[in-house]
Amino acid sequence: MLTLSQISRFYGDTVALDGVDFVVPEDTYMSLLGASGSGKTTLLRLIAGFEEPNHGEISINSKRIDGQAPHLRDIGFVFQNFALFPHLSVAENVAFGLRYRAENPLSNNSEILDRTQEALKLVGLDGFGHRGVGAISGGQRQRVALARTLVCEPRIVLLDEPLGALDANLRARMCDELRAIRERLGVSFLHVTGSETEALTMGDEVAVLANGRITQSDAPDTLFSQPRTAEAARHMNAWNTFDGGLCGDALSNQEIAVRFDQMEVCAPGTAPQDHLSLKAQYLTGEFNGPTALSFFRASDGSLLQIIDHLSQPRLPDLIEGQDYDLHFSSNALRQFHGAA
Ligand SMILES: Nc1ncnc2c1ncn2[C@@H]1O[C@H](COP(=O)(O)OP(=O)(O)OP(=O)(O)O)[C@@H](O)[C@H]1O
Repeated sequence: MLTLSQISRFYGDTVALDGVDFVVPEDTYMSLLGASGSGKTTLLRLIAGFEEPNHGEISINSKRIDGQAPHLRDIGFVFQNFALFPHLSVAENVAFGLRYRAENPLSNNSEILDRTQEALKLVGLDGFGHRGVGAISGGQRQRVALARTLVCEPRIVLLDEPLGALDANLRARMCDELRAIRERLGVSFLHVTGSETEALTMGDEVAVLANGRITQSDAPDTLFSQPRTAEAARHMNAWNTFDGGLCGDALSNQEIAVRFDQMEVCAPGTAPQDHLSLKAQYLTGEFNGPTALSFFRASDGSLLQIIDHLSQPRLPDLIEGQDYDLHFSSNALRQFHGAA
């Protein structure tokens, strides 16, 4: 189990991480979701030992690892751009770590060959060892990078936006493969991404990094349907977050959230009595095939969305620039402390 306690990292006046508390349990696929610049890469670099925190402790199974040199931490790192050696073959790239690691390097060629073959087999690249890394596809390069990390049998594998360099089809396939490989190995993976879909698809658990802290860490379905903070709700890209005062005084000074699919629209003054409602101007619609999105602007400038699944169309024809009432049941509401 990897534990981070009160980790902070500053760069001059920039606070990249501000008291991060975070646990990656054993044998878990953990997603770390955060916007660009939220400190995801910094967090991985601190865990790997490429940088040290200004404050806080990092430990594995209760043993401190902060302050230890990276090669003594037993942590694998898969870089976003894969960082393969272009002049070496696939097998030589994978074997490199075994041959040249600082602790316990291997020199027995047949053992190196066996372990390299085993790692290539694990990632589905049996028979590709002799190829140059320039003569394989992007997805295969990704797998070489993974094999090169796994061959050294790390205690935990850190993956920095591992699917970012792949096209959409390949990304979907690699998602399945990464999960399957991790399950076979029983090692924890910490997968950093800016995509909520990727984080929710991949993770047994998903942690959200916002404002330099972990704002929530939960199972994907819990995080998606019960965000505990407005930041977590915003990261799901399925919730409208806005000032409760827009719905009347009872909710003023509270930030509230309502899911896109749990809000409805009607002509002004016709919202059901038992629903909460607010006024908003219709901006535009977006048709995405199975779903249609409608965008509104509330009186304080907040942008709100309603999603309509075309199997059950329920939206009336809306006129751009016209005011409507948006309404929802109080059961659909999540309330957070503090003003929006
Ligand atoms: N070496 C550095 N010197 C100064 N500021 C830095 C340094 N590294 C990171 N930062 C700052 O720290 C913050 C977090 O950066 P980081 O790269 O960890 O974010 P990220 O979430 O990985 O972003 P992205 O998804 O865009 O890669 C940013 O504001 C960044 O500008």
